[in-house]
Amino acid sequence: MTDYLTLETEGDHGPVLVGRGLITKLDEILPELLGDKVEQLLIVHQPTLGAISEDVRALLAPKYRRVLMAEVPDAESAKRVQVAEFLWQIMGQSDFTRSDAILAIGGGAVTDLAGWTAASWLRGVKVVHVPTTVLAMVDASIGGKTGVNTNEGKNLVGAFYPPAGVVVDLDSLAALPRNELVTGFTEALKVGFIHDHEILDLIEADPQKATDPNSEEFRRILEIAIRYKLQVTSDDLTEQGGREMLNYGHTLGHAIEHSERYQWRHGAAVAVGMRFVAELARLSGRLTDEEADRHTRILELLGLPTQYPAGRWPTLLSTMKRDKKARGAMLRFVVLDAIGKPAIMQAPDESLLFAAYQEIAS
Ligand SMILES: NC(=O)c1ccc[n+]([C@@H]2O[C@H](COP(=O)([O-])OP(=O)(O)OC[C@H]3O[C@@H](n4cnc5c(N)ncnc54)[C@H](O)[C@@H]3O)[C@@H](O)[C@H]2O)c1
Ligand SMILES: O=C(O)C(=O)C[C@@H](O)[C@H](O)[C@H](O)COP(=O)(O)O
Ligand SMILES: [Zn+2]
Repeated sequence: MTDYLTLETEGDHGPVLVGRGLITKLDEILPELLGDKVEQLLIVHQPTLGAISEDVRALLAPKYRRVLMAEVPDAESAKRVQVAEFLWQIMGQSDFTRSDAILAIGGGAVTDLAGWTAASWLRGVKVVHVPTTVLAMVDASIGGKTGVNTNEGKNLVGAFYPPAGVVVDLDSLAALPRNELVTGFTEALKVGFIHDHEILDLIEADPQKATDPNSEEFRRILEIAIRYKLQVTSDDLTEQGGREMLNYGHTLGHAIEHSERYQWRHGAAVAVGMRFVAELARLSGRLTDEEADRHTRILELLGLPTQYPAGRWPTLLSTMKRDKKARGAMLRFVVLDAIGKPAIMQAPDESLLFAAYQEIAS
């Protein structure tokens, strides 16, 4: 078998395998993750992953009674209840039972959709994720947050539903467009800010190497981020405490995505969101100027956005009120007390929020 790293955890979450060439070994890996009871498999994939998914289907066909394929719309347009309904229909018409399973191949939009479809079908069938974007590898495929958007906002419907396993094949990044790679990298950068400055140091030392999927630095960053996500979500699957810290930059980030009708990449919106909370922390005396400026500097080094139009504030503020961390009318933000020390800021004054927004407004 190809050389790979297996990260195990306690609880319902399956192992995370990280390596190269793993997709071509799914006929050996999948039965180990799913057990030998599975008869039917539904492969859910994005249009861009059509050829890879067809190869996977051919590889797995001798192992299962039936391997079904479902291509879903690209990117965020997959995260709609109507697309889950399309998958429910395929499963219903195939007599898909609790001994059958879903295999998701693609970015975070697909793992979120397929994860929720698995959680909801018959109240739960097994799911294995094969993430093919940096974002999905370090974040979306791990930890069991699944869901879809509604007209009112991002990820408003979903479930906590850990996968039976995650197969991270670094070879699958070969054709990922640079913009997807860099914007998805934001979630690894987030881990640098909230948990381990080694990620920040590696980016500052050489941003090109840090974001090159063939470099040692990239692999090291991926491993730190994956281990951290697995640890935090195993300790607090349902976000009663520590897991909230993974939402660093997301309160404003999600509002920007919504305001842009999902034409902005998730990672790009979170990049602006992280700069916003860094300014919030600086203005409230939690972060030093140097620590807040480090956010802007690193985001710029990576070519990520750091600004958003001034006139959008009223809309963003009202959308943020539907953030899952809000309690009643009280907004809550993940901020830093120092690099690696995240905390919750409860009900900040609207004038403070506006002042922080002024710092990032274009
Ligand atoms: N559940 C979680 O914990 C969690 C965490 C972070 C983000 N998310 C969600 O993930 C979504 C964003 O995920 P994403 O950034 O992976 O975007 P995505 O799934 O929309 O994929 C981005 C684009 O890359 C293409 N693509 C995917 N893999 C490719 C490959 N190997 N080669 C070439 N093209 C490829 C896709 O077709 C798509 O056009 C958002 O909806 C976000 O809310 C969820
Ligand atoms: O896993 C988590 O918990 C996260 O918050 C990770 C985020 O990067 C991710 O974007 C998540 O989907 C956000 O979830 P939401 O609960 O804020 O909708
Ligand atoms: Zn995110």
